Amino acid sequence: MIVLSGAIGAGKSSLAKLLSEHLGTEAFYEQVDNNPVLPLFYKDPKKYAFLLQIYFLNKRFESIKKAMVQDNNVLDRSIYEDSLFFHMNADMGRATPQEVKVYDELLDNMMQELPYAAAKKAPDLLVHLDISYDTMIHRIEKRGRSYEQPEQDPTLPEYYHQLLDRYDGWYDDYDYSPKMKLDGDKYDFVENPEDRQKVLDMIDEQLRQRGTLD
Ligand SMILES: Nc1ncnc2c1ncn2[C@@H]1O[C@H](COP(=O)(O)OP(=O)(O)OP(=O)(O)O)[C@@H](O)[C@H]1O
Ligand SMILES: Nc1nc(=O)c2ncn([C@H]3C[C@H](O)[C@@H](CO)O3)c2[nH]1
Repeated sequence: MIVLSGAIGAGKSSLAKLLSEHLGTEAFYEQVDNNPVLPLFYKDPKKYAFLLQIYFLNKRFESIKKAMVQDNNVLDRSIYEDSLFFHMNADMGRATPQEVKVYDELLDNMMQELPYAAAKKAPDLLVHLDISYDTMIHRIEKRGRSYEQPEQDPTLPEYYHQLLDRYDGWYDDYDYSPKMKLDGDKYDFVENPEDRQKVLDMIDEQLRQRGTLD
């Protein structure tokens, strides 16, 4: 299982599609446009942060169980990032310490239930898409989900800055599996075929080194 990571608009869904088509495997996407809680969360984060987190945790767990049956299936966000989001929101006062405790214990408990073989407790490879604040905003505007637009809510730019800051530390500390970082500002794998090939080659190389690609 290959897991992608990165902030909002980093290009995870786009890369998940490309990569799974390239490898002939299946992609599993985060529940966004059909997620009934996400717009509620952006409107009233304090009220809905915990519910949204449980929603994502449940869906993510379902995806992981399906994705892990075959080498090189692609997941468009890791379960570890859900926790990053929630702890950041909790630190902003949008969840109580008791909610955090329940979430952390539930996550731990669920992870122990994943029927991985001992050697497969984690992804085969984490591919992290690193983007700058300017790229993030540009992509959020390009994609156009209304509740994510900075002009909808003056607190969103600060939220996005904090998220990117946390992601830097998170990637450095991540040690559940082999990992690689791609410069998401530099490689336009959506529009530019040469960039696309370069990105796929870099990932193939890592997969060969890990023995999941011939
Ligand atoms: N490398 C790239 N170069 C140019 N445009 C890109 C790139 N990656 C993504 N985009 C564009 O940015 C927007 C967001 O991309 P995408 O939905 O793949 O991001 P994501 O990481 O899955 O976001 P989210 O976490 O919010 O679901 C889309 O409009 C996509 O076409
Ligand atoms: N609060 C919160 N917790 C999460 O675990 C989480 N995962 C994703 N998201 C938000 C970011 C994008 O708007 C949108 C798509 O990634 O969903 C989250 N928000």
